[in-house]
Amino acid sequence: MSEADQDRLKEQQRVEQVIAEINRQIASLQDHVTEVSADIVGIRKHFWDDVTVNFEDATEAAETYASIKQQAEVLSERERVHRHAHNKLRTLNRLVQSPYFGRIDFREETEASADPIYLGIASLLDEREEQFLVYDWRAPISSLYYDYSPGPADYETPSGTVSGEITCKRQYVIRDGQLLHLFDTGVTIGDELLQEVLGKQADSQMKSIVATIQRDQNRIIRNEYSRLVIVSGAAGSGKTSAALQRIAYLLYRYRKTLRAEQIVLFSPNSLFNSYVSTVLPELGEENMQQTTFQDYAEHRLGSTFQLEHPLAQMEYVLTAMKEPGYAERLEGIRIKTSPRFMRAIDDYASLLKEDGILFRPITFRDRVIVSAKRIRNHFYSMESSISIPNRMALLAKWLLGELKKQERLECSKPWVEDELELLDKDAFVAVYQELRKKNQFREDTFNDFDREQELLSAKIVKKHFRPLRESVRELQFIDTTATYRQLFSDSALATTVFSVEERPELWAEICTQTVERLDKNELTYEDTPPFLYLQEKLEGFQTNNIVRHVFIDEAQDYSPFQFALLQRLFPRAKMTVLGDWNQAIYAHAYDSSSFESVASLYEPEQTETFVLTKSYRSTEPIVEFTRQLVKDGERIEPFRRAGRKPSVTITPNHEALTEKITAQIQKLQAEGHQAIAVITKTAEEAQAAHERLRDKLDIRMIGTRAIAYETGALIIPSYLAKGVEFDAVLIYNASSERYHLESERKLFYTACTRAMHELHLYSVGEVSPLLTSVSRDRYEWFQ
Ligand SMILES: Nc1ncnc2c1ncn2[C@@H]1O[C@H](COP(=O)(O)OP(=O)(O)OP(=O)(O)O)[C@@H](O)[C@H]1O
Repeated sequence: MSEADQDRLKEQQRVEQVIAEINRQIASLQDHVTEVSADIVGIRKHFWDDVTVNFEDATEAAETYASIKQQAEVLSERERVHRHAHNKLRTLNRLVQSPYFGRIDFREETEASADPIYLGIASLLDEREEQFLVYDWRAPISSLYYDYSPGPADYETPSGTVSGEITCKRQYVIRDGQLLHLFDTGVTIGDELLQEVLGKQADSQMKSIVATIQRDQNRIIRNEYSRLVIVSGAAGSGKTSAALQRIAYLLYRYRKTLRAEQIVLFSPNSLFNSYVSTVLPELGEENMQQTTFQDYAEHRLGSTFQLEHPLAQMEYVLTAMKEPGYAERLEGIRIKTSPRFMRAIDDYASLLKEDGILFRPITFRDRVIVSAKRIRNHFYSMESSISIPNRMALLAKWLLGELKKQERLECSKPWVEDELELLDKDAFVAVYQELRKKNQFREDTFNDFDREQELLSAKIVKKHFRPLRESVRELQFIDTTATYRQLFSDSALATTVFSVEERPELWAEICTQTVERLDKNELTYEDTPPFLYLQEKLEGFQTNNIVRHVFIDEAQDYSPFQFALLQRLFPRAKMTVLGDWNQAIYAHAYDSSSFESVASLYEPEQTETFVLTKSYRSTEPIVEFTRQLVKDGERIEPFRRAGRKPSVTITPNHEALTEKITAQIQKLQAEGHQAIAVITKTAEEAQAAHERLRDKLDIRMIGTRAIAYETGALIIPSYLAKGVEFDAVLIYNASSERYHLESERKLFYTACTRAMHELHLYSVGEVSPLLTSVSRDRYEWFQ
């Protein structure tokens, strides 16, 4: 037997030994779980048997309470043990399939020989709980595996740096208890293993990359000290993967203090939320909170406005070129999402300190009881050095006092008497008893009647004033909509907040459009963040002090306003911001190319920036094609994975296009590909494509309301395919008619980079001029 065979045999034997130990632990834990379950059922069933219930006097009641408490404590302790055992069992059941994926032999400086360290998704101790059979991939020592090739190496522990030497580094593929492959690896973690992982079929859910995390990704995952981590990375470079692994890492590293609900991930849309939702549970961790900026905006403004959805804005930008007012709207989007407009709102807020905030009057039964003018005067009578939100709080206090005065005056009004007559007997009895209790009845029955009436009237008025008090506490007397609208309706204001040379082009038209929308109670997607920003400037920032980590994926699509809002919303959180400027598909992001706006919110020494240039998703020929579509694309490095060259097929008309696409999908399916996406530019085009293709094939359409990706053949608009991937991508119509603007380049690039194994472009007539930047030898051409 060769040395290699002997080695492999030894490794297989170790796998078997570890699996036997896992099975032993599973069996023993299962017995334990059964026992504890029986205890819990027993305690629940006989809960009251051991409790003596007696409420006759205070002492008995206290004893009853103590015995219930004691029983409840026993129950909750058993439940806790059960939960813990159940979680451990789940982990062991995962480990038994594939107990570990890597090994390093590390010799500490002070030791004579090296110890093997095996890495898996969780730690496993031997029977006597003395030795680690498997180390959790997040343990300090495990970082050696990701950071070093054989040779000198060190790692950080809470008590300092440990130095030594790695004498062997190995990777395993173990499935269902069988050692399938074994590789000794060098500098990067196993190209072989990566080849195997990346060569697989796409899934409707994202997978964890724990066994093949690369060194530069590991630095992002394990960053602990920066307040702001910025990750700028090419399409398919593992930004989302690194973010999710980082969450798993943080949950492990701070397991005593950090809970999953203290981490929030902002995703581009709800579809993406479902796509990434299984990664953490697969690693044995609970999921973080997932949300979108739109969810937050709906929560804050949904009851005031009809909010435009970002996808609706996107569809408008891509389809409404011929509608009147299109150019003005586009310019409006550009301005309202710019750093310049944020400064304008800041300047406007400064002016509002002295004058200009608009208020709503407080009305009761169609009568103004505190006029807007009085509210305004009171507000501006306060010291202007006090911040606006603090003055608003004082104003609310004053208004509550005013309401109290009004309440008293109201008691003698005829409407109160009318309501008194309609009251039922129970209300009178209740007031009678209340007065008796207070000992306020005297001999004089005439007076008694008056007092009863007085108290009842006060109660009636108080009840009617309750919503008013509530609205004052919620600061509804501030008319933020009118104050925001004023910025667009008062032409003198624009002169104050924008200098002449800075005055945006088409400003007058933008103002007309904005005012029209606001008057219809509609808030466009581009107006939502500045509106929220102004609202916070007037009311004070709402803060969430529970969340400790905020992750923003696809961050290139966020405007400076959004970053500023999120930073203030989560003042105690560290931020991880991930994005790719080449995929900045929203109209507002066309001009930007860096994360300056978010970086400016933190001190430079609190910020660390990482750049990922290697693209793992697509085959080498696909990356070589897609990277030529964008500026600076030569910096994107493909991972060496072979595959077919992308193809471009020109068809004379839509019938021929349908035929070609149908044939291609059938061919791809016959070759075993599952996730095949026909990517259209817009939802409108997706609809048309679906109508043409659905009679020929089993193909589904993913619309803006879809909540989960499915495998199989599907049609999807480009902007919904963001962040996800497919085995094969067919670009529905890459013609010059569909993609001809420079502003569409990023959308086109985003669509093409969704392909893992195959990319095919189709065009009805002349192909898009965007393709001229790609060398002719990078794709096959069919006509
Ligand atoms: N270290 C790795 N090991 C194995 N697979 C990896 C690794 N890094 C990335 N991948 C794979 O590459 C693909 C792209 O990863 P991911 O979606 O995280 O990239 P991204 O940078 O967020 O992409 P995009 O910006 O295009 O949405 C995924 O299939 C992911 O599993």
